[in-house]
Amino acid sequence: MADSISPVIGIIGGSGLYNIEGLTNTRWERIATPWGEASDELLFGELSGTKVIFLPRHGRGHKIPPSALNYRANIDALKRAGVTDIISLSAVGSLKEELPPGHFVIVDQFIDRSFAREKSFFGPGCVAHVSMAHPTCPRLGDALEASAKELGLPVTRGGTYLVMEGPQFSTLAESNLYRSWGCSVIGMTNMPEAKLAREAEIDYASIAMVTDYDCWHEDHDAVTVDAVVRVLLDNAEKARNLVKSVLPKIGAPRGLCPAGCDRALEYALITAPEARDPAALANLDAVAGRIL
Ligand SMILES: CSC[C@H]1O[C@H](OP(=O)(O)O)[C@H](O)[C@@H]1O
Ligand SMILES: Nc1ncnc2[nH]cnc12
Repeated sequence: MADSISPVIGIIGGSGLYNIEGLTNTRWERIATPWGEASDELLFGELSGTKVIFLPRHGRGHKIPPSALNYRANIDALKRAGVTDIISLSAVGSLKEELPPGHFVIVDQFIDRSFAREKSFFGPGCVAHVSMAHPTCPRLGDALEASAKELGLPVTRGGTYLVMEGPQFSTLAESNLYRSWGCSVIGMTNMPEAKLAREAEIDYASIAMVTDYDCWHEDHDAVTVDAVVRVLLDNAEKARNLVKSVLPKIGAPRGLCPAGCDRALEYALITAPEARDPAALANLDAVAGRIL
């Protein structure tokens, strides 16, 4: 693996973030993948000399619900397009008093309660187990924290994102259960996105932008889409500024990721070379081509 990496930054835009302004040399291009269709075409562009590739997670116009997203196609398409680092932007509900609507959380842990999604690029014919102990990249987290502070955004470094299946919001009993587990925020999309980014050896960071107090807070109404959208527009503007500010910090040529995010597959494959299924391997050309 080359020791000098010229970063290509993938931005995954969540609810309310269907485009990214200020890029130059832009083009929307559909990338075919062995896993089916990504949510939309990818927007290729540049910002302050850094290559950026944007994907609206739910497609332009927000057409795809969390359970129907083709997470594998999204991550494969970004990998195929050359992405080395992903900044994932998401709307979330808050599970803590001190994280009010408008607050940003640089997530560092997840609890994955989703159950109706394809969660791995690997399977019969080519089995792999990557580490998810530390699912986000501290190097990207450092840069995001510095930028958020420079911009004066209300930000918390670290927090656990509970991934629910949805599309319905949680019951009060569920919301209180997740609070008792110490979770910070709740959303429907960061898993299996983060798992697949790890399998694809792409450094991953998640900014969770609080839109509501879910349904547990006695002084706030239970979450509705209407309430989420009202806060979302303001959050989206702050998120665009954050992206503009962070790109110069993470866009310069760099060495390998100190946390090893970009080498996650090095010790993960367990299927003996002679037992590997050629059809399974063919699908892994982008994700695992480096080690196969
Ligand atoms: C519109 S509220 C529920 C919706 O918003 C979040 O999506 P994303 O993570 O893409 O911003 C949440 O996970 C739900 O999908
Ligand atoms: N309360 C909530 N639960 C799940 N996903 C959300 N996205 C935004 N708010 C949410």
